[in-house]
Amino acid sequence: MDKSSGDEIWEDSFDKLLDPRPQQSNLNIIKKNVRLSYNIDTSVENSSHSIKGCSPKSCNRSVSISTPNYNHLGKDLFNCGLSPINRLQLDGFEDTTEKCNADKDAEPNTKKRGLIVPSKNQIDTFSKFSNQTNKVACASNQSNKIVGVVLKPGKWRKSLNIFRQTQISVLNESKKLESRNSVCQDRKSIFLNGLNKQNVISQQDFYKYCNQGKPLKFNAAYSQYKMLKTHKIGEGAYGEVFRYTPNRKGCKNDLVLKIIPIEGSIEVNGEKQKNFSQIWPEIIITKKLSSIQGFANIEKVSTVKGKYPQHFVKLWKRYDDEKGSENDHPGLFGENQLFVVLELHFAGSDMSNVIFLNSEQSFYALQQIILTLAVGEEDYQFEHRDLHWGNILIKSTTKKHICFKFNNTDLIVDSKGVNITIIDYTLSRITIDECCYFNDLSNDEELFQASGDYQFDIYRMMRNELKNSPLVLSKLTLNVVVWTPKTLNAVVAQKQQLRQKMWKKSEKWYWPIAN
Ligand SMILES: Nc1ncnc2c1ncn2[C@@H]1O[C@H](COP(=O)(O)OP(=O)(O)OP(=O)(O)O)[C@@H](O)[C@H]1O
Repeated sequence: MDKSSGDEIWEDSFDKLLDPRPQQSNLNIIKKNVRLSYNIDTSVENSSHSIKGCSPKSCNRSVSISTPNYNHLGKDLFNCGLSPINRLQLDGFEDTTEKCNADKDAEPNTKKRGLIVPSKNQIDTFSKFSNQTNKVACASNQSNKIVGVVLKPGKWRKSLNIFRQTQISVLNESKKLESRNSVCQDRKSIFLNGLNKQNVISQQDFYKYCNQGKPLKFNAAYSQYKMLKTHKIGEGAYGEVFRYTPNRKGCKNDLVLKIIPIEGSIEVNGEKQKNFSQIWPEIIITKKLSSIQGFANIEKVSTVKGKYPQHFVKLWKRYDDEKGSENDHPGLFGENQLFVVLELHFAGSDMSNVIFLNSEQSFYALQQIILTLAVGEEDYQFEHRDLHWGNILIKSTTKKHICFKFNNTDLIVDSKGVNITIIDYTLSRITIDECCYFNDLSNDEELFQASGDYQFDIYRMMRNELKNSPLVLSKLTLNVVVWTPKTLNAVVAQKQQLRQKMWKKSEKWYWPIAN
């Protein structure tokens, strides 16, 4: 690729996706936050800065900018243009300006993160949909313009639960009960090996996998004396996440505990608790991907039993006071409650809370995301299937390079001071030794009902394209990257800035996935 190829070599599929969507471009908030270049050099050896959202340090300005160099990646290594599915579906996708305006109007009415309080019309529509889930499926096959609940991009499941808990009950308590449609109730975990389907895993098998004979005592296994500087850092629909420094020698990394209640009869955060079989794919996927650069690094998985320890309850309350929790108070769990605890390496802040120092840094973060997915797909036919920016964590690093191994080839990418990690494999699938682990999403109506961001249209597009068949979902090797307009626009905007700066500097630089 050389200079004489002209401007069009900078065009990639991302640009083309945005061209017909001026409304979505206008929605872009990050674009405004992207710094105009004052050329912070993010080469690690020169930098004494950090990204916002990780560990704040003072920013140094430098007059130089280092040049991305892709020679070592080899441009023919991947054959990965955008999947025909995206192309096909996006061409027929219609924008709804009304939807955008509705979002804008509704936003100030809510304090809850992620939730845009819908209009009465939308609530009625949602209630109707919830009661007639089959009709929703039909409707979504005919058109992409379903308006269920209007949500902000990112973690949609919890927002939907809050919506159910608050809005519907205000309008019509009986409707709420009727429309209750728990994901766990409906979504099956499937481990598919050739023609044998085995959908159940026994408690004993699960304990064996955790190297345990029976569940450990929660309070003893995670007593506060084993953990330093513990605090709650996040929450999901299925669990609480705490960060701590292990009180043992030789442990360099801060760890996080993802604590997920299972097998109990009480609903938590508006969801039925998962059972061992339902959580199994997530555990297998996390363990298997743990050794691949860019995926969450797991230390241990264990099963514990008992009341929520008091020190965690206190930290939960502190988080609730400071940030407001959307989850139920953990005091609700009794003596017999079981929990699965994932011990993971701390991997930073999610992308929605990070402002990149400059376009170059975001570019390299995207490179890491792409390579991580490429390796996961190549090694295990991995599909994330819910890759919004809340599921990409970013941490500052002093390493100059990040190394990937794709098909026995070493790929070295400049870090520019950031290390990315892809998390949350609740909807993912993986194939290990010809056994495919995944959740059957075809029954998960809620996943396909939300609107308010392009992210939610993607779920419907994928389902339409795959004819809602769990089997096809298990066989196709597609990595669905949910690039929301905001993420997409940010990348394009940052790339354009980079392009203006970089063009004169290098004849070799190009956007690698445009091939
Ligand atoms: N390894 C990690 N390092 C740092 N933070 C993490 C890590 N894993 C999870 N988190 C934080 O905890 C939050 C919840 O984690 P996660 O998305 O895995 O939970 P979940 O219950 O599966 O979520 P969902 O509601 O999408 O199903 C994340 O958004 C992130 O902020």
